[in-house]
Amino acid sequence: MTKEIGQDEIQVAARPSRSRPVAGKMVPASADYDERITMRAWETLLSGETGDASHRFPVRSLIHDSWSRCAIGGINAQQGEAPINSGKDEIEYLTRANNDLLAAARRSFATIGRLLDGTGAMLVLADGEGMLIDAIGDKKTIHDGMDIHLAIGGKWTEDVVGTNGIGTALWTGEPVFVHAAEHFCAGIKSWTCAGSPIRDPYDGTIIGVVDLSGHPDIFRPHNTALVTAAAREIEKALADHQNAERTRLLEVFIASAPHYRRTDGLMIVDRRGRPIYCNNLPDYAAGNPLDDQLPQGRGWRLQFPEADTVAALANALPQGLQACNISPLNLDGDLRGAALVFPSGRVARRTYPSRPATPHLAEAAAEIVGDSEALLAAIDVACRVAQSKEVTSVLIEGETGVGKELFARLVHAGSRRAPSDPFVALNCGAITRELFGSELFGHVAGAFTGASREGKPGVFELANGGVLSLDEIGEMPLEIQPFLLRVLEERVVHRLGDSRGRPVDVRLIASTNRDLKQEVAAGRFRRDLYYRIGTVSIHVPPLRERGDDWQLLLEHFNRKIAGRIGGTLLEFSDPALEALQAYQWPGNVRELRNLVERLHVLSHGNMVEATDLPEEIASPAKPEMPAKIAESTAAPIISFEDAERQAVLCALTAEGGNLSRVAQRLGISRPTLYRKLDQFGIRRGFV
Ligand SMILES: Nc1ncnc2c1ncn2[C@@H]1O[C@H](COP(=O)(O)OP(=O)(O)OP(=O)(O)O)[C@@H](O)[C@H]1O
Repeated sequence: MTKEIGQDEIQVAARPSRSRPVAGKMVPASADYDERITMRAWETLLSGETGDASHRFPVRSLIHDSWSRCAIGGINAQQGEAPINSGKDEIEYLTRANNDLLAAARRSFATIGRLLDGTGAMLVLADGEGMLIDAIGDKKTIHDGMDIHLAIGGKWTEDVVGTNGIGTALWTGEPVFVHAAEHFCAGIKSWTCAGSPIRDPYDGTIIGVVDLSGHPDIFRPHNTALVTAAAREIEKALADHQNAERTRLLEVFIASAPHYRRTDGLMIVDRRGRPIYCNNLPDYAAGNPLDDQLPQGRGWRLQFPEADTVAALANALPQGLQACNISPLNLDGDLRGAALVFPSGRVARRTYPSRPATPHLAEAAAEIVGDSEALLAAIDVACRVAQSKEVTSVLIEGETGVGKELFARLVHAGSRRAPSDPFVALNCGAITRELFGSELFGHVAGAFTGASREGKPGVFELANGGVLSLDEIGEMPLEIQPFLLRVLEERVVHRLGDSRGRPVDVRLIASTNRDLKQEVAAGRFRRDLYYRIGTVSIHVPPLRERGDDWQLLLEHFNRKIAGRIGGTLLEFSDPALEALQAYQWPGNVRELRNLVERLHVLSHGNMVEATDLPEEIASPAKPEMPAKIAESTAAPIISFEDAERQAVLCALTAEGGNLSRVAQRLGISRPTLYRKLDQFGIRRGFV
């Protein structure tokens, strides 16, 4: 397409000052080219007296169009050379960034380069930005090329140095030659060049140009064919390299994929985040918000993070794909790709009643596995609470091991105003009565025997501007509760022994596995405090109310633990699955996780039979038969409390007093264990 060029759109150029004398006699190059006519057309263009440019420029339309672009773009026609940045850092950067292209061109350049010595021609390689990254050929020509910065680090796009073999090939996407006076800038008119674009075999985008340059007398009509052949050879080498890399990445994945099943979806992406292998990707229903996250065509890319840790990679996953497992793939010690596994089943398909608005919130919500209605409703409330500025305290209720801590983290994730906002957690079940006040509110020097000499801030002060999580709030001694209420009401904290109040701006997340209403009724928890912290509450349902969530969790822990210990995935026989389904899970998710952990460590093969399961799961007591059991066994009937006490003592003996393992074995948290020890009068010294 031609465009009329106005006077004000061009820079007036005098005769080139730095140009070499253009070869007097034209090489019989092209019937369209005449040296004098071309120069006159160029001068006319620069003078602005073009009239109807398309008729009065006796130059090829390719050249005419390019000159028009140059004039409109304000390229200085007197320019004598291309810009260059040949600093060490820049060259290092270019070499690293174009590693694959340089490697693919190596063979062609070595072969052709050698043959060019003494011919007056040089072969150059430019990247997709027009930056020269390699040059080879006739020594004198390479030396002369430096005058115009036709050297590594030189930038040869049309928009900086006008019409030329590299820049114009990049612009048009076609093989081109630009001969002598056809160059736009005066300083380059003593050169001839033929350039051909190199396309990425992956998606056809132009990633470079191979160009043959020299003084005008090297012009031959077939120069363009030569560079085009070289470009094709480079593309072929690139394709071979990409295929080999794809195979190697797949091999690395297969060798390190214990948590992958044939029915899972799999996507392997290369170092640029481009999918190079996709299989069995989930076929999400139309309208599912995940639809737009999956590669529809070749344009989809994963934004690779700078760091190559699994956590950084997981963070790079777009919202909605958080539930897939991502792992880095290294070749020769370098991060060269990643594998995204979409677990078969429903884990990845979760939809929320209200979608988490921020990536932090979505990430924290994705940590909570399960898609039962009861669980999703709880997540929904948590997301709303997290995003509401009005709610200053929230109570998370639920039995032991249901995942209250994950919900606390979810609320915190949504509450964050800045990344540096503090999150301070205190487990009320793990603090002695005497230290409670000091832990919560801090103290001044000498406030009590054993107080630190400098004084100490409490958790309220430490959490100022952020979130304070008080776990097991039901364990808080009655006498401390009015002070907590006062801080929440007045938003001012007094350190023990200090009359000075310190303002605090804290969001409180309290959690409990007790029924606080009952605790209030029993006089163990203050009613006014309950109403203060329990206005907004999140009820985390126990596993028995979550339908098939146990299956998703079983799968989730199976993969997670297999990945962590480098083992293979466990398979479960039908009778084993039936037993797991029938079981009531008193310790909830924690108990389920501990079971999977134990099976991974203790199972002989990877098939879990019902007989591999603990006795209470494999053959649970049938509720309708207690009388018969009582008859058939001589065991005396004992109270629940005694049974619990016995269970704790047995576990202590079995685990040699290791409290973490005892808590795990009993399916309760450590604070709950401490409480039980206190309740049953078992001295901690016992352990
Ligand atoms: N929905 C879930 N998805 C994935 N992991 C879970 C889920 N729920 C719980 N877990 C895991 O189970 C374990 C117990 O959960 P958590 O500590 O949050 O329970 P809790 O309700 O706070 O228990 P407690 O009342 O005993 O303190 C943790 O390892 C947690 O990561």
